[in-house]
Amino acid sequence: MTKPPRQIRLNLNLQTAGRHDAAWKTLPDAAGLVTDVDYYVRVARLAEKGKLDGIFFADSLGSLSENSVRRPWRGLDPTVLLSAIAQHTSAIGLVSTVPAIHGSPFVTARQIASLDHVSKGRAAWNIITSQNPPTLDALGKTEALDSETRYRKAGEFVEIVTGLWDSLPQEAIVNDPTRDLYIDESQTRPVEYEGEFYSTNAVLPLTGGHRGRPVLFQAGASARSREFGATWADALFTGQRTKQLAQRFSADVKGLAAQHGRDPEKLLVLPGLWVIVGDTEQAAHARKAELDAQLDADYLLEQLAERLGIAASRLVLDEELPYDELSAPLEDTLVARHREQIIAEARGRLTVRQLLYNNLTGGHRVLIGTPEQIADDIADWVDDGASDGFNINIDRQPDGLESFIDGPVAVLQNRGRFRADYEFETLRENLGVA
Ligand SMILES: Cc1cc2nc3c(=O)[nH]c(=O)nc-3n(C[C@H](O)[C@H](O)[C@H](O)COP(=O)(O)O)c2cc1C
Repeated sequence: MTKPPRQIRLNLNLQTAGRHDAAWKTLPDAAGLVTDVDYYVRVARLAEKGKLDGIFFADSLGSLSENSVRRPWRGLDPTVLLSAIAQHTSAIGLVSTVPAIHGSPFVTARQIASLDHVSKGRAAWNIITSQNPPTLDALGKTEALDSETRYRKAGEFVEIVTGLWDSLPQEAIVNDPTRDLYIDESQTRPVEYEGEFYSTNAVLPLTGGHRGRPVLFQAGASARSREFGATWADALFTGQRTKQLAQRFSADVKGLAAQHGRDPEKLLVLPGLWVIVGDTEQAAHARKAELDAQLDADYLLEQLAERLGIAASRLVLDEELPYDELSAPLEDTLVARHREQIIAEARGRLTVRQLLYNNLTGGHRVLIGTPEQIADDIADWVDDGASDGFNINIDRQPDGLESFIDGPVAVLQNRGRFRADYEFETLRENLGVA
């Protein structure tokens, strides 16, 4: 018997006005957008109409960044916002980004478990380990940790959070009015933890989730990050700009998961993908060109140079990248990976000018085309072991999201590659990582 084709996983990576840096400029008034809960609820309901797996909110814990002064960016605490969205949706997953090296594991355990309860099993925690200057400044920290120390610290954080989620098992809630006994403490599993960075002695005063633990996502780029993700995560959010690099990444992390005794099928790889949909290829390109025309090309050139780790003066607009100057080793793993991905995508194909409009600031692959072309590409990556699906970025919401749902999603549904309806109550079950 032949195996049915793999089901594709699709999240919406919900950004303020959308992934395109100029999207907000085309709105009548974006002044209140960052804090407009009604807008986010509207977009979330639309994503649920398309039966997407989850809504994913990236987040930056920190002071104003370059991004947030140049356009409406992040603002609302994602866990609070998702709790509001939970009340207006019934099936879609809710993925909140919270750091694992700042703050308190106890507070995070309670927050995410609370989101899981108020959403009846739809919460996920996206674990991040960033320590960029706006974060360090805001938190009054002067020094960044080296990679090894950072992941040791994050490992302690996650161990405590997951331990706390298991600390009050359902069976410990004996609920016995005749004995004035609600919780039988002998059945709890207190977390007594004395680590290098964190310590706690606690039982979480609520069960760790509506039906089992919330889902764990993780976002990182380095080899150390892959090891960490393969240990802890159910799904990895990653930037992969070519199929070949994505295949390598997937094989690597799934291999690591197997080494840890895990089922590699239960570690999902979900690269970011920015889609621009049109009825014809020409219409899709025209839509993008219209938005691109409102971008600041000088700024983008600086961004490209930064991502490549060279001076902007070394880049010539209508020529290819100076590849011979791009081979020196780089210390910063994120820049090194950006450089590797940009080179793999651009060599022999794109000039510097073309690269500028290729989602530099978001880092994710751009796919422009008709519903069929986009559906084909998505299925092709999944069939060829490059990913299990995608974290979808939309150029501008809500109209770009409508086109994605009515277009590529509908095509994939018709082909039996994407759900026609939610099958289960919890995100963990719907994602196939139960
Ligand atoms: C696809 C992707 C998404 C990320 N999303 C966020 C985010 O929303 N907020 C954040 O502060 N850091 C984010 N990060 C940063 C990572 O958590 C991490 O700090 C960074 O990749 C550096 O760690 P590494 O060198 O181990 O990869 C993201 C990284 C990747 C690769």
